[in-house]
Amino acid sequence: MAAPREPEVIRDKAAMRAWSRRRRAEGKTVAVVPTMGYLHRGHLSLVSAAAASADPVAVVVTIYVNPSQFAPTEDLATYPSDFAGDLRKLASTGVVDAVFSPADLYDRGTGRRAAASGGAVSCLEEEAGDGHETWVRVERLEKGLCGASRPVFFRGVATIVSKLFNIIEPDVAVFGKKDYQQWRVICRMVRDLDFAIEVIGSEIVRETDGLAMSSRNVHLSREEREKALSISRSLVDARTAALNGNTDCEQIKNKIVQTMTENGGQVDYVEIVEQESLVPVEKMDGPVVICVAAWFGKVRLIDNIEIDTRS
Ligand SMILES: Nc1ncnc2c1ncn2[C@@H]1O[C@H](COP(=O)(O)OP(=O)(O)OP(=O)(O)O)[C@@H](O)[C@H]1O
Ligand SMILES: CC(C)(CO)[C@@H](O)C(=O)[O-]
Ligand code: BAL
Repeated sequence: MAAPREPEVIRDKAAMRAWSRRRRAEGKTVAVVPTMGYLHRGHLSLVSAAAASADPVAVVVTIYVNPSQFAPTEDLATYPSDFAGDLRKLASTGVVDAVFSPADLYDRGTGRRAAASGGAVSCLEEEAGDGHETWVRVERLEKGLCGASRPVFFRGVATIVSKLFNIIEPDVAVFGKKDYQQWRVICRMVRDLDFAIEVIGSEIVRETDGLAMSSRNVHLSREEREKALSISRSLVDARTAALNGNTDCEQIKNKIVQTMTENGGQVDYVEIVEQESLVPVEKMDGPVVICVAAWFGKVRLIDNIEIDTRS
């Protein structure tokens, strides 16, 4: 493991761009890990993937809770944060060169709507855009799964990730497969908009009992956390069943819904889709991924498992 090293903290986008360009001029590959902070080992695994992506490499972690991906009814106000703790964790890896954590990346405008909201908008609505009105949409991929219940989510993600890419100008960007649809949306955006960036999808990091690590887990009570283990357990059982020949998606989905519901979860969706296109399938006869989202208490958790019955 590398010796601990304090990353440089950058708040300003012009300074970030200049920093990145200097690293490129030195012959380094710039690798970025976009996050919303409150870091855990899942995030640190993305940092390791970024550090391993090239040599020499300059690793940038972004910490920014992007308001435009939260609908007004969602949890922007209670999203956890611990900037000092995040810096300590990143320093302990010894491989992070810079942390980009701007106060705000949106121009809130000066018009009537901006004044009425005091600039404290959770979701920057299209019609409120006297300061910001350009959005990136990945039109088909953004619609199903999480897109169905989080209507502004992928528009916000694709837009902020584009902004981060334009500011940092990275060669490599690392995303977690825990947010499977997000990773696919970004891959598609990079392809369609000709960003010269290699996107790495990094495997899900789990607690020893199987729960996928997530910043929002901190809001689970002990009891809710115990019940939420039904998510990863039902996914593992589904994979075992599929590898043993039960490839009927309807049956498998029903079983997962039943298991989570019996454990007090309120299921948002359970879908079995092709890994790249995210198109739903009826039989698991190629590379698929089972994606789930469910509420345990006030916390909406997502998880998934990749399955290829041919391998
Ligand atoms: N358990 C995990 N394993 C691998 N990657 C992860 C894991 N959790 C988060 N990531 C990745 O870290 C990046 C930043 O995610 P984010 O900061 O939203 O953390 P999070 O834990 O997913 O938070 P949330 O509770 O909002 O889902 C994303 O690319 C996400 O997929
Ligand atoms: C990619 C991201 C940093 C964009 O705000 C966020 O959606 C996340 O943390 O997964
Ligand atoms: N991990 C994706 C960020 C979000 O849920 O808002």
